[in-house]
Amino acid sequence: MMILNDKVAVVTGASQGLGRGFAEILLENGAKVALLDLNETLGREVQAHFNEIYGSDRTQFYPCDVASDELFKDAFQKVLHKFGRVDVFCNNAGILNEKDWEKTVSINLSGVVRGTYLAMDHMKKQNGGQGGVIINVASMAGLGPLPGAPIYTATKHGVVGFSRALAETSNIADYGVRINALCPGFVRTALLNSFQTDEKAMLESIMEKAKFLEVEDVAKAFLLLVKDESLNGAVLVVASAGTAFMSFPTELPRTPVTL
Ligand SMILES: NC(=O)c1ccc[n+]([C@@H]2O[C@H](COP(=O)([O-])OP(=O)(O)OC[C@H]3O[C@@H](n4cnc5c(N)ncnc54)[C@H](O)[C@@H]3O)[C@@H](O)[C@H]2O)c1
Ligand SMILES: CCCCC[C@H](O)/C=C/C=C\C/C=C\C/C=C\CCCC(=O)O
Repeated sequence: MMILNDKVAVVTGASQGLGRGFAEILLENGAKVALLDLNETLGREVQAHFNEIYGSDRTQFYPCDVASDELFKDAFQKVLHKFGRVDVFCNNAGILNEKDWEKTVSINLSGVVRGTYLAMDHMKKQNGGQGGVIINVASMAGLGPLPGAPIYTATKHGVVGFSRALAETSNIADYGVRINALCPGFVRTALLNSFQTDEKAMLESIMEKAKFLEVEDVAKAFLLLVKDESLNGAVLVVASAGTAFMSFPTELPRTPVTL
C-alpha cells in the first residue's frame, strides 16, 4: 500500500464537488495537496478551510484552466516550486456542455491528456522521476451511453481508453507510474445544476429515477485506486448498487454475420 504521509498530490477541479472530496481524503491520509481550479473564489475558501483543519502548509490553491496548455503547465511548475515533487495526480475537472461541445472535449478529454502527460513527464523513472500514480476521473458514462449527452459520453469513454492504454504502456516500458480510472454514477454536485444540452428533459428524467451517491463514497473508492500499488490500468465503478472493478474481455465479444 502506498503511504501518503508527506507525499504531494495535485487535484484538478478541486474547488468543489468530487475534487474537493478527493483533496480532503488525501489530506486525511497525510498527503500535502495542491488544489487546481478555474474557480478562484471557491478555491481560496477551500484552502482556508483545509488550512484550519489540517495545518497551514499542507494545502495550496492555484488558479488553473485545464483547457490551456500554457496555464496548466504554469500551475504545475508552481506546484513543483512550492512542494518540490508530485506523487499523486488526479485529473478530475470536468463539465457537461453539449452545446459548446468543443469546450467539453477540451476540458474533459484533452484536459485529462494534458494533466496526465505533465504528471507522467515528472514522475517517470526514465526522466529521473520517482514514480507515482495518476487517477483519471471518468464516469459510468465512460462505459455506457448517457442519453442526452453524447459528447460527454464520448469524452468519458476517451478517458477510460486513454488511461487503460497508457497504463499498459507504462507497465511494458517500466515507467514506474500507475494510471487508473474512476467511474462514478450520479453524485449531487454543481455539475448537475449547470449542464447544457438541448435534451435537458431526457437527462432530468434519467436523474429522477437515479439513486445518488455521496461524495465520501466516491472518495473512498478514489483512495483505493491511489493506495493499492497492485492496481495499474484499473477501472473502478462506483454505483448505487456498489463499487466494483470493471473486467474487460481479452478477446472482443462478437456476433458473426453472414454477408
Ligand atoms: N456529479 C456527478 O454525478 C459525476 C458522476 C461521474 C463523474 N463525474 C465527473 O467528476 C468530475 C468532477 O465533477 P463534479 O460533479 O464534482 O462537478 P463540479 O461542477 O462540482 O466540480 C467541477 C470543478 O471543476 C472545475 N473546472 C471546470 N472546468 C475547469 C477547467 N477548465 N479548468 C480547471 N477547473 C475546471 C469547476 O470550477 C469545478 O470546481 C468531472 O470530471 C465529472 O465529469 C461527476
Ligand atoms: C446531468 C447529469 C450528469 C451526470 C454525469 C455523470 O458523469 C454521471 C453519470 C452516471 C451514469 C451515466 C451512465 C449511464 C446511466 C445508467 C445508469 C446509471 C446508474 C447510476 C447508479 O447506479 O449509481
